[in-house]
Parts: sequence; structure tokens; C-alpha cells
Amino acid sequence: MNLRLNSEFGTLKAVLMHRPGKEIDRLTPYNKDFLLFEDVPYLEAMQKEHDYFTDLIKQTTGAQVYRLKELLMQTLSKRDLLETLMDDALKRNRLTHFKEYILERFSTAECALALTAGIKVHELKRKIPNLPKTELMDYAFVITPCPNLYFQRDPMAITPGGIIFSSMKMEGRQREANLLRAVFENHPEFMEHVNTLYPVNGHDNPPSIEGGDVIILSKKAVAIGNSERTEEKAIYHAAKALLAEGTVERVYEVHLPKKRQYMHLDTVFTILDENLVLTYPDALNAVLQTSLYTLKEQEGDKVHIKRQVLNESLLTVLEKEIPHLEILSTADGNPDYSMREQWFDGANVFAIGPRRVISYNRNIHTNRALRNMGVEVLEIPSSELSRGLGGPRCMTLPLSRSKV
Ligand SMILES: NC(=[NH2+])NCCC[C@H](N)C(=O)O
Repeated sequence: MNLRLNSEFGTLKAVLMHRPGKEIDRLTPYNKDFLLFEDVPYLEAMQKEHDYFTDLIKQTTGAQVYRLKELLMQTLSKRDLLETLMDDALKRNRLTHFKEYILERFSTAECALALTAGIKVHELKRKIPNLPKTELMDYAFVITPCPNLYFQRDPMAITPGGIIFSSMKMEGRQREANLLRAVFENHPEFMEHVNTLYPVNGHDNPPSIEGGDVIILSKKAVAIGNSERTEEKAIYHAAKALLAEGTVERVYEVHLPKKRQYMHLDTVFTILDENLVLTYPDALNAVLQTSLYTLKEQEGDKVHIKRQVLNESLLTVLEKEIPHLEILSTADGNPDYSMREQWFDGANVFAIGPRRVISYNRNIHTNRALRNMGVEVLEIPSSELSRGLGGPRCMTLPLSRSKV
């Protein structure tokens, strides 16, 4: 598998997803804000919705759907990797002294569960009766859960030039990127095909960047949101690596208002075909500045790039980059519904082929407008999935698409 993509809409051939699991049941009214949820979902219903989504992808495209949990299990058979991930998970709560106890008593499957759904103190005590009694409270987390794992879009991004491994901004999500990186750098199916663009070698604590901020505009151009989650410095380094690699010639930095409802660039727009974009107009109007990175000179390892502030709206940039652009607004711009539907990720549809998208059924006005535009809209149930504030694009990491 090539692990490079040249569009957002080429017919889907392989995708990575994560079925919501026990990590969702860890959410409570008290930790949901820290863990970036709007509410406490009902897991069984959420799983049904997710299964519907996965089956729909398989039936309509025949694409291979990889499951994170399975890939993780296969990767964790490498003992040193398991130790590193466990160490990283425990370090965050300053509890690495439990590592040996856990590794001795937990099966690989239990370790995979611990790494995704976390472990509570009382669970550890049950499993390890001679655990040295500490001051820990029974319902505290020894390892904090990752309930946002079903948003597979964010821990990494696949671009035309290779992979950006995210450095995630919010504490509640930081471990996710390490899990994905461990899988892609060690799983026999993928490891040979990874061309890492970010983080740059030797960067221990890289500036934050998240997959939802990375959008392939055309074969030669990528847009990266400067957002609540992605920092300017990270965009600079990612742009430099991308331009040096050579496939991409232009990297646009799009400044977004730093607000939860616009957390990533893909909450504001998605690309559905060569010349069709779905967007939330209020955000478009708020994007006042865009910067353009291009290659200045390159001699061996020495790469110089140029940054131009464009003072142009995102709309103007898109019009220049995408010939004959057609723009569709969430809820068709209807003032009563546009904001509501954007909140539940109306603009965040998942293109499984040109003008063929998967969308939440709750966004009825957006879906109608898409159909009027000749787009095939496949709806998925969304009562529970939407509570994490991410949509169909956020839940999928395409690994392979037909070239356009
Ligand atoms: N690509 C996206 N828009 N992802 C949405 C992620 C939502 C998640 N609860 C978060 O706040 O991080």
C-alpha cells in the first residue's frame, strides 16, 4: 500500500476506522469536558451506528476497512513496543512504577484494552491483589482512556508526499497519536510504505498539528488549518517537508477562529469532487488571512521555503486553486439551520468517490442541498456518534483511493 493520497474524493479503496468501545463508557459528566465530549453517549447505540457506517462503506465501495484494535493487537506482539507504549501511558499520571506489574499479568488483548480504554485503580487492584497499597483512589485512572479514538482522522494525516504524524494539542488526546504511529511504523503491512514528513527527526516535543486540519486541495496543493489545534510552527515544518519531497508545490496555511466549533479545518469545509466544496459560510467569512508556502531553493539537504501572506479569504484561495469551483453551503445557507447543522458537522461529510458522500442523517437541510447539486448522499444514523463533535470525515482515515 502506497500510503500517499492525491485527493479527498478518489474512489475509496482502504480506510482505517475504530469501533467505539469501552473507552466511551469511561465518560462521565465530570470528565467529559477534559475528554472533549459534549455529552455522555450510550455505547451500544453508538456501536450500532458505527457498524452501520462501516457496513455502508464496505457495501458501496468494496473498500477494505481496517480496524485500529486489530492492527494494534498485531503490533503489540513486539514486546519492546508494548513496553514503550505502556510506559508512555503510565508516565502521564506519573505511575510508571506499575508497569512491570501490568506487563506481567496482562495478556496482549488486556494491554490493548488498557491502552485504549484506560485502567482504573480498582480494576488494577482486582487483577493484582498484592499491588502495593497506595494513596490512589479506587475510581481514579491509572491510565486515562482515549474516547476520541473513533475520530481516526486526527492522530495522523496522509498527504500526496507522505505522512504527518500528529502531535495532539489537547491533553485528553495526546496518547492517540503515539498509538497510531506505533502501528504504522511497526505493522508489516504498512511499515515499508511510511514516508514521515512530520515530526521532523529529533523533535522531542513537536509543535501541535492534528489530522483534521490537513486537506488535500489538488494534486499539487495542500491546505493546513492554523486552528485551535494546529500551531503555526508545525505548519511551517510540515510545509517544508512536503515541499522538499516535491509532489506538492503549494501549502496554504488557513487561519481559523480559535473556537471549539471550528476546531479543525475539516469542520469548515470538505471537498467532494474536483470542483465541488461543501462549506460553512460564516466560517468562510471569518477566515481573513491565508498564507502560502512555496519552495525557494533546495540543494541537497538544505531547503528554503518562502511564506507569503495573502490577505485573501479562504474562498478566494479555493477559487484560485480549484478551477470552475462550485460552492455549497451547509443547510444551503438557510439562516435557521446552517449554524445548527454545522455544529453537528454538516460540512464534515466523507467522500467515498467523486460526488458520492456519507453524511449524518440529522443534517437534513445540508443533505437535501447536496442532492439538489447532483451529489449521491448516503446517510448514517447519528444520535450518539455526533456527541463527540465530529462527523463522517473525522471518523475515517483513508489509506488508499483511486488516483484522480
Ligand atoms: N477532524 C475533526 N473535526 N475531528 C473532530 C474531533 C472531535 C473530538 N471530540 C475533539 O475535540 O478532538
